[in-house]
Amino acid sequence: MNERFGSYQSEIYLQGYGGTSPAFTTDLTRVEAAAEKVLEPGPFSYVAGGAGSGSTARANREAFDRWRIVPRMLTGATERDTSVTVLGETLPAPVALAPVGVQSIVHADAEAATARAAAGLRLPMVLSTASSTSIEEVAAESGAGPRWFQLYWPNDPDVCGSILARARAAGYSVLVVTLDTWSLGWRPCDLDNGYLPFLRGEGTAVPFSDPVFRSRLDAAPEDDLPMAVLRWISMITGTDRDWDALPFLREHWDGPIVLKGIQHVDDARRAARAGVDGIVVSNHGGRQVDGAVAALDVLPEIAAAVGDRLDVLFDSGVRTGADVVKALALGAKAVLLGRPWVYGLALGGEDGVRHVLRGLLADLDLTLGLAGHRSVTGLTPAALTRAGR
Ligand SMILES: Cc1cc2nc3c(=O)[nH]c(=O)nc-3n(C[C@H](O)[C@H](O)[C@H](O)COP(=O)(O)O)c2cc1C
Ligand SMILES: O=C(O)C(=O)c1ccccc1
Repeated sequence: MNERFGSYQSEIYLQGYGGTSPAFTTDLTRVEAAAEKVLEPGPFSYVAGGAGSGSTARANREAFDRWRIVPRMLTGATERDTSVTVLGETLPAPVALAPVGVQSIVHADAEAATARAAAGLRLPMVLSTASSTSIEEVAAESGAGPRWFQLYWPNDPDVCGSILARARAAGYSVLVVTLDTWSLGWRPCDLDNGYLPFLRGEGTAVPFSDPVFRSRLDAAPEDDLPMAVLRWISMITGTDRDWDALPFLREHWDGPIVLKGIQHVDDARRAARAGVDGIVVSNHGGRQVDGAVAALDVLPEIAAAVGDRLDVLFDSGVRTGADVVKALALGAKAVLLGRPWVYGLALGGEDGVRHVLRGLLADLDLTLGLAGHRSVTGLTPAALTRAGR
């Protein structure tokens, strides 16, 4: 039984009954509105925005609404177990922090604060290649928490190898390779605000602290920022890395490898054939292809096709405990959470991230139990029905 989350739930209720409110809302569908009040328009829109008209970001949420949980009674779910073993690690809950770059644009404590909050709850933080803080500095804040590293895959093998070696040396176990962002999508919000953080040198701490990357430059980033940024962008953009290049990553990584951004069942099968350990079914929170299918809508088919060969993870649109229950029932082993804790970071630094994560975990634990389930591993599509039936 999960003592920590159970007691947090009581703590929240006690606070409520005692007349004190949390620093900001416990409704993770409303935390965006709270963050908008404290952030400048550029950073806020960068985080909140989606590609194009925003139709995929909206579709991600609508897809969750089309599934309903059918609660069962008298199942003995007074005590729940939310733990799960994923990619060889046992986690207290099926939740990880999605890789999010450039966290310094929302809070000065950035990735260090996120790492401390995640580590305190023993949830994996997936550190982005586009971090505003170097790998080693974030690792130093991660304590006993699980460390996963997300790769934007540089086409220079020596630079790639150097970054992976640093991540391994800093204790990162799982490698998450993001495939869907070999160019940023068409994002009118950011274009209209004239706000593209990495063009200002934000989110470049990993390459700029890398000796091999620095050896590729004619002048140090401190002396010629635009040129260094351009060089880095040209390394991680483009789609010349293909399925045949995956063995390179195997050679340079001794832990589990996960491909992020899978949306078609044939790509999932290809990933399974390539022998990777996991995939993240994700459309990058609707930030890449406007009009792309809602991530939840492709999850059942993909989980059915490859779920017995690799670990299927999910992100894009998760906001509540019920959403986690739905994604797990439809075949995900665990979910990644994106924007909500970024808003938490904006609103309260480390405490804000913790508030968001603990709220989600308490909500998940309660929803699971009230729906009649004693563990997250027992969830199947039978826990759900289509809305309107
Ligand atoms: C501000 C921001 C920055 C992001 N940066 C990265 C990144 O560096 N690497 C990556 O793989 N995904 C990145 N993502 C995508 C997330 O990992 C995740 O797929 C997405 O946010 C999930 O959707 P959600 O926000 O609806 O939960 C970013 C998302 C946001 C909102
Ligand atoms: O904005 C994003 O979605 C993203 O993935 C990213 C890519 C490069 C730098 C910062 C964020």
